[in-house]
Amino acid sequence: MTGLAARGVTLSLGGRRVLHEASVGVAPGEIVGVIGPNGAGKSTLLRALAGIQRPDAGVVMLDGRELAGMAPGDRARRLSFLPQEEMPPPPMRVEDLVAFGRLPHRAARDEARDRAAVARALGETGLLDLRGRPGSQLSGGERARLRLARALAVEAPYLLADEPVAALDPAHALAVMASFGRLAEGGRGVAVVLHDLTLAGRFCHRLVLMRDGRVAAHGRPAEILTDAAMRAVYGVTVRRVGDAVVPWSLTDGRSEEKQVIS
Ligand SMILES: Nc1ncnc2c1ncn2[C@@H]1O[C@H](COP(=O)(O)OP(=O)(O)OP(=O)(O)O)[C@@H](O)[C@H]1O
Repeated sequence: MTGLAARGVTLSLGGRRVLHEASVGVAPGEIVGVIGPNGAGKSTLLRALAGIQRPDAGVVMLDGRELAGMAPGDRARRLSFLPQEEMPPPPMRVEDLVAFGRLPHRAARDEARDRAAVARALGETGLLDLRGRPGSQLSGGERARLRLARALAVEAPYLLADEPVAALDPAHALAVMASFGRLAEGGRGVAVVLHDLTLAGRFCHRLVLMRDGRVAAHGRPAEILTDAAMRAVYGVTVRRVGDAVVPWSLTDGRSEEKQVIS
């Protein structure tokens, strides 16, 4: 069976259970958005799907095979993972840092293909003009695009991206989501953690709503981004501008917290 799927994944970190029987799938050709409040388990779910964190119970299946049984090199060519945070980049040229994304393919010794993949990734992330700059000199948003470019350069069938647009300005955020759309059109599967509900609703084919380490709901964006779900899971009311869902105010239950913050 093609696709990347977590089935009943339960996982504890530091003695705390942070994922409870989570079942989530990404099929070739679709973008699955993972949404939910801070600490809900989104990153942990993505790391489990990437094979970085091994479940205590349940399995992750990749195109019909158990991920845990795959050779690391094989897995690295099939799955590309973009972490939420990383150390600042070293003072190497941007294009050389992006080329690290080709490491899983080094045995193929196909330099022309590697160069083309790096050029495509730089183009998709708007980094062509910055390709000769040291990575250590980039701004926060430029570094985020560099990390994404390295993940794109792998050209893996599945991309798992943890908050790839959190640091980006609106134009770059839209460009990144559009590039995910092109990946999906080309038959790749994309799972992306997002806090921006408007982007999630607009670009994702399906949404997985996490809450307290569980999958609270999954389905088409219109089924998930309901007033009731946003109120129950985030404690916010929303307004709608066309198809866009805009978090508007804290619900009554959160007003105390709001006062503490302000
Ligand atoms: N190494 C760890 N040890 C113990 N608890 C951890 C560890 N890493 C994460 N957690 C906890 O696991 C829970 C889920 O964390 P996770 O990073 O998956 O959440 P998230 O939904 O991605 O949050 P955010 O939106 O803030 O990035 C949180 O309560 C977090 O405090």
